[in-house]
Amino acid sequence: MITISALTKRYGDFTAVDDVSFTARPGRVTGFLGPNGAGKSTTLRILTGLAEATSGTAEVLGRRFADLPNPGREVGVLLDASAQHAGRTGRESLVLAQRTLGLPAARVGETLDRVGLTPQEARRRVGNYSLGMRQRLGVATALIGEPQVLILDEPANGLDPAGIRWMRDLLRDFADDGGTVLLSSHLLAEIETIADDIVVIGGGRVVAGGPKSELLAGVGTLVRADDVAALTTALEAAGQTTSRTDDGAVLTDADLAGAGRAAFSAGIPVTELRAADGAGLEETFLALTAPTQRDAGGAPRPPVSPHTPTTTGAVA
Ligand SMILES: Nc1ncnc2c1ncn2[C@@H]1O[C@H](COP(=O)(O)OP(=O)(O)OP(=O)(O)O)[C@@H](O)[C@H]1O
Repeated sequence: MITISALTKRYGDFTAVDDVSFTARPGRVTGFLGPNGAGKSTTLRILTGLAEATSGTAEVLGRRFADLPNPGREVGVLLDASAQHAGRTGRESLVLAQRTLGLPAARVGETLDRVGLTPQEARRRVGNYSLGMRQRLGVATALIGEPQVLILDEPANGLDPAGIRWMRDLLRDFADDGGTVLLSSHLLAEIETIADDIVVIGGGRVVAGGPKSELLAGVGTLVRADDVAALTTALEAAGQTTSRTDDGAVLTDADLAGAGRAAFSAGIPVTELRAADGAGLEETFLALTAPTQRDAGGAPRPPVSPHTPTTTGAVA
């Protein structure tokens, strides 16, 4: 269990993390999602004892990280895969972790297997690793102590699609065994693939949070028609809020029946009608975090179904 309560971090006049609260629970993979500079890394650094909070608390297994009796055995952490010692081989890096934590020597080979690094790759220097291989080694270092909690900053960075699937399966198995996983990403697609619960952060504040299934269900309906302008007019005349996807479909905050009825009443032939799912979530994510997006590509569209920012930010 990870519990963040009213966490605030100021650097001078600048507030990097602003009253952030959420919970990551055992048995669940919690995605911490936000654009560059949103405050994810700062939150994770405080959670893992690398930075001091200005106010509020961040606890793992009911304690501040610094107060954990044996943090390496309780919490696996991967904050920066590129920070690993370039001159050591992958195996040497793991052996170091194994000895530091007082683990049996056999754990090194088992863990390398678990993250899909071959013995040959493990004999190569980390400086010659691809980013994806460093991520695997970083995950191995996090896992070797068989912790109950994993905290990973952008772990899918540099992984190819097969690597992302591997990561998803590994984290799924870890959570299914009762573990708690908190992973950050600025990429919605990664979080959407891997997480059960999602906490969205923008400008240092939690702007949405909850089970992924609820966030996906709450994003309305996607409707497509040849006459997009007429369709938009019909949906809006029925009191619906709409926005346009990049490929010309219309997103509405209405449910399937409401959207279908409005189009039918206006005599507009619909070529596609379905739950908005990822397309809607993408729009919502961009809109919720718009003030902090560096490259918004023009004014972001409003969310089709804004999620009420949670006052506690708790993942229900
Ligand atoms: N030591 C520091 N001094 C001043 N400002 C800082 C410091 N560390 C972080 N910040 C600022 O705090 C904000 C949040 O940064 P943070 O690294 O937590 O964002 P992030 O969500 O992890 O972004 P990214 O996805 O780019 O890693 C940024 O505006 C950053 O410039």
